[in-house]
Amino acid sequence: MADEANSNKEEESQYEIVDNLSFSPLRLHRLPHLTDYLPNLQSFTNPLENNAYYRPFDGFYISSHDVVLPQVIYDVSGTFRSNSPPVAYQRAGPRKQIFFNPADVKAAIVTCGGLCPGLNTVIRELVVGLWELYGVRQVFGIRSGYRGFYSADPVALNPKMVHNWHKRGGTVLETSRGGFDLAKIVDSIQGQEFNQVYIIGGDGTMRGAVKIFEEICHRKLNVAVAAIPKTVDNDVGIIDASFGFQTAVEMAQQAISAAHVEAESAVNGIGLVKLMGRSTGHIALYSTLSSRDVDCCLIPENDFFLEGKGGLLEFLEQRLIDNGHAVIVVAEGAGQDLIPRSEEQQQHDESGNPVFLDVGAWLKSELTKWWKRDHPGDLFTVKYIDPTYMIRAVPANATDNLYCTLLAHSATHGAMAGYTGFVAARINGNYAYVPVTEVAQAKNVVNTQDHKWAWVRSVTNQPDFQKI
Ligand SMILES: Nc1ncnc2c1ncn2[C@@H]1O[C@H](COP(=O)(O)OP(=O)(O)O)[C@@H](O)[C@H]1O
Ligand SMILES: O=P(O)(O)OC[C@H]1O[C@](O)(COP(=O)(O)O)[C@@H](O)[C@@H]1O
Ligand SMILES: [Mg+2]
Repeated sequence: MADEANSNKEEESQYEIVDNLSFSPLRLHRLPHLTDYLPNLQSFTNPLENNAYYRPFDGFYISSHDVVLPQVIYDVSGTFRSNSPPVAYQRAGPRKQIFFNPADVKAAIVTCGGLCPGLNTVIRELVVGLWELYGVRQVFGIRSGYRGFYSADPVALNPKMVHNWHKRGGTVLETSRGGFDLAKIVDSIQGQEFNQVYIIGGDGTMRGAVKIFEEICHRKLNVAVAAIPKTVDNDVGIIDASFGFQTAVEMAQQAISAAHVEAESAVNGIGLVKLMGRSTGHIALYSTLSSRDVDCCLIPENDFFLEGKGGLLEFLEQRLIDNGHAVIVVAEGAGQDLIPRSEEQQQHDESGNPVFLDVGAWLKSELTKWWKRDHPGDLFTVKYIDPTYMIRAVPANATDNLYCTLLAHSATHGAMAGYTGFVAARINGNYAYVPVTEVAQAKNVVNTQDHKWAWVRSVTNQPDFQKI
């Protein structure tokens, strides 16, 4: 007894009891399910039950009681104690009861929007997951994005056909922007008797997926809609960074290193690298932090200016005096308000996204003019590198490939379980199902008030570009 009391005391001394945070109740997001409007849908035992490789153990199946919390950081002082309970999402994974007979499943997979490393891996793993884990034999690829539902024949896919797709960049199914015709798409899903639709794409694609899901609900079709977010720009909220993002940042290092070498090897050399990031500067930010060769990082979330006190030119002048060279990384969406645009220049792409002017080319020209004006006769060079498509048109690295695999399998488990209108998402390293309606609205921009942006500024020592 004395021993037990001592050990309890010892254990207690290792912990401080904090009771300022309440985790109960949680606000568990309701996930749409096919039985919401098809209450008599038959359920089946998960075939993994009889799969020689898996031999389900206790805790193998995920139940609706398993949740993932997006918020994992708290101030335990209670200062910021919130009255609203934390939100939670259903944890992803195999369910014991499924709502599709695998023999009756006819799945469609579509990729939409711009490229992102790992697209082919997701397709591959959807095919392999459906085929090997559930015994589904009818899996089809939709060609060229949303428009492919109504304008092209689907391609029958099988594990043999896709076996090496994870080693290929791009999307073998092809992709496109625009072409979203809701009635034609849902008519095609209904007409071709697809009952699981897997949609891989970015923020625009997610907005389309919501409409498809809603129309399918409206028509009360036995069709599960599962989405997997893909965004090289990392502009989709709720999820951890998209698959392929890490690969893209890694690829960007080569361009930054080359810019650095060019700048260092010239007299008054500037290396300028433009990276993707339409309205968010995540790639530029992460590439800057991981490279450490960057003197200035320009992103759409933080306006900048050229001339005058606290401007870019004053900063570069000093860097050239101090170091003899400088490297600038600019996200494609930065500085758009500064660049003169003619009336006839295209404003939007087929999906309605803004079309940007080349901030890199404009900066190069402005820097060259500045130097000629202020330092006539002195040597100066700007080497502009635009690796735009090189960072996204590559196969995913090993970590991203694994990530794609887990997302695809999560999506497969969710659809087989009868969930619909959901996104397979990694949240704080765990896999969860999030209503697509939520993901479609959640934007992820760089927060210039947080530690990460402060860290960029401390690494580069660049100005904050606040006009004095
Ligand atoms: N608000 C929307 N409603 C329906 N479909 C949309 C919407 N926005 C974009 N889409 C469609 O989603 C697809 C991909 O969108 P896009 O913006 O090009 O790429 P991403 O999904 O990567 O952001 C396109 O076919 C586009 O027409
Ligand atoms: O030339 P494209 O194919 O339209 O792609 C360029 C755009 O694609 C992006 O990578 C992002 O596209 P998504 O919206 O498809 O994710 C942007 O950074 C870039 O502006
Ligand atoms: Mg987008």
